[in-house]
Amino acid sequence: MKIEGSVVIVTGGAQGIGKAISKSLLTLGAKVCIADVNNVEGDKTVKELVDAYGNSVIFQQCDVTKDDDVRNAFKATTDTFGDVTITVNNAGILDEINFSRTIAVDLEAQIRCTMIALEFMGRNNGGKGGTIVFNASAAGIVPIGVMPVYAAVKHGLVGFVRSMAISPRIEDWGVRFNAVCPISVDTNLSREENLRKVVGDPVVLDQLLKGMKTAHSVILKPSDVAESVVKLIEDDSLNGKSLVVLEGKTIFVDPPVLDLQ
Ligand SMILES: NC(=O)c1ccc[n+]([C@@H]2O[C@H](COP(=O)([O-])OP(=O)(O)OC[C@H]3O[C@@H](n4cnc5c(N)ncnc54)[C@H](O)[C@@H]3O)[C@@H](O)[C@H]2O)c1
Ligand SMILES: CCCCC/C=C\C=C\[C@H](O)C/C=C\C/C=C\CCCC(=O)O
Repeated sequence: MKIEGSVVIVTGGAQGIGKAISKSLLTLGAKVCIADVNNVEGDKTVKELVDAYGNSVIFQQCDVTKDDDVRNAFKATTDTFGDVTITVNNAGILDEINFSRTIAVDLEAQIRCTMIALEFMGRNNGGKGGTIVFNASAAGIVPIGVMPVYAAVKHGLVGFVRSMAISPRIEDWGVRFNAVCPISVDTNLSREENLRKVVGDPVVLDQLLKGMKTAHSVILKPSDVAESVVKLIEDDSLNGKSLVVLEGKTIFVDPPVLDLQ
């Protein structure tokens, strides 16, 4: 679909990868609502983006674990810019200690945002249809021994995307679902200071920090992920796909489909 003139919500867009996605979409002519729980970073980012892109961007404080917040973000976006046609489910955390929170933010909330997005975007509900992109992770495709909870929720997210894409309601909604699955990206989430707080087991933490210093440990830029999100939005033939983002290349990974349905 064409990005120019589209109306987008980016969850977790105040910083990191979500901010880079918001910038790319604004550059391509979209109207963007950044929905993030962090109003300090959110206000700062929106000021910066308004300076560059004018009134095509708003900030809505939104905790994606709360139904009312998410619904209010969709309502504010629709009231300001018109029908939402693109949702980027990006907000996420990495916390192996408070694993319930990781499940709540990275999996349950992305499902919540999707269901509410369909209330606004679904053609069956008077919306215009469109597309929903999920920021999963390479940890949604391969096992990662140093962050099993994070890997579990990201695998769950990839399963959700693949399943929504073959829902019997897909034609009624007129919405496509795809996931971007990057390896490590240079953001607060992957910095040593954060990892020391969210990985409890010292042996695991030691291996994780050593692993990140090895020659083959690659750290992408947030803009590398934004490029792949743009590809998933623009190509209308893509539905239910997982696009792994590696250094200098991207690969669609389709786990095997067993004939069980
Ligand atoms: N950094 C990486 O290495 C990496 C790699 C692959 C995928 N990802 C995924 O990318 C996404 C973005 O992460 P990032 O690396 O940019 O991290 P980040 O910490 O820089 O940004 C995450 C953003 O999400 C927001 N957020 C957190 N909890 C929220 C909530 N409950 N409601 C609303 N907003 C909330 C934060 O305020 C922050 O602005 C996550 O889903 C993450 O799992 C990250
Ligand atoms: C090796 C772990 C690096 C950890 C960096 C911190 C947080 C990263 C979060 C990302 O979502 C991580 C995604 C995937 C991990 C990166 C590469 C895994 C490659 C595994 C493989 O080669 O099989």
